[in-house]
Amino acid sequence: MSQTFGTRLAQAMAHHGPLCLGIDPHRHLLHDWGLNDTPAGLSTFSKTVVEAAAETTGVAALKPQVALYERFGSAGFAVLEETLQLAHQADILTIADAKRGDIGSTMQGYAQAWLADGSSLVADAVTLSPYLGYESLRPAIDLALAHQRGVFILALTSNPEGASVQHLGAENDSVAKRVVEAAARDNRGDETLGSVGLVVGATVPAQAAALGIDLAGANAPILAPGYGSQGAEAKSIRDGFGEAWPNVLVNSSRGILQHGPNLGDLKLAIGDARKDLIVK
Ligand SMILES: O=c1ccn([C@@H]2O[C@H](COP(=O)(O)O)[C@@H](O)[C@H]2O)c(=O)[nH]1
Repeated sequence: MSQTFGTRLAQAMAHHGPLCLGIDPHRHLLHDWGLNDTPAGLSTFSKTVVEAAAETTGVAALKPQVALYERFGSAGFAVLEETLQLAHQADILTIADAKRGDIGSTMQGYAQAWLADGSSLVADAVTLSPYLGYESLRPAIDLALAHQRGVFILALTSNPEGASVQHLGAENDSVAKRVVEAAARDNRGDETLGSVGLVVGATVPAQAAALGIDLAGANAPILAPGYGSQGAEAKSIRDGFGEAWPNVLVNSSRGILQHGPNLGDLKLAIGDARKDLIVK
């Protein structure tokens, strides 16, 4: 890969729009699709989602939810490896939603798993949790940047419980603000979109403004889950992110996946979400 993750993501978003399709093989979705809640069911489900994304314009990135593969142990990880490879072959960017975070010395292991060339689990980017300290993530950030890959660091998550940690701090100096400022430092100097991304829930962009956080100034791709099933609507997402909106990659998982298993219906749902997000 000759271009940075941020550049590749910006190009994908320019072509496809701001939608990230989450691959979340929940037990209830497998059941609704007429599949067994087994690694074989997981594999059919994941292949269908990648196929739908590959056959339509509208998916800038795919985000497999690692937890929902991990529940099957090594057999689930094998399906995840296969899914990531299929997405790479279809030339679709992947974000492994693993939310990893550890002390620096062991963080290296997670970095190798998700971001090193040759790893069977390698993705274009991985989600990271900074609650052991932003700098504890340095091995993953450095490896991602060295290999033209990216990271998305949790700043303001979409769930209501996140505020109890992320909003803490003195006025105008919250935990979330420190995370965003640290990512901004890592993206400084990038001529296009940076590769150190942030996770800010589509349900909570107004909180960023209330906490005095300059999301646009971070030059970070912003992964925004919460559209659809968690209740965030397109207009409120666009308005809420304001100047940062061009950098926002909006995730929808269940909201689109509930339209399966028919490939045509999934593609229509992707097209509808894309239009909803980009039409003002
Ligand atoms: O703050 C966050 C961070 C990650 N997620 C993940 O995104 C998807 C959302 O799925 P929906 O079905 O569209 O609600 C899921 O994998 C979450 O773990 C998030 O929701 N919020």
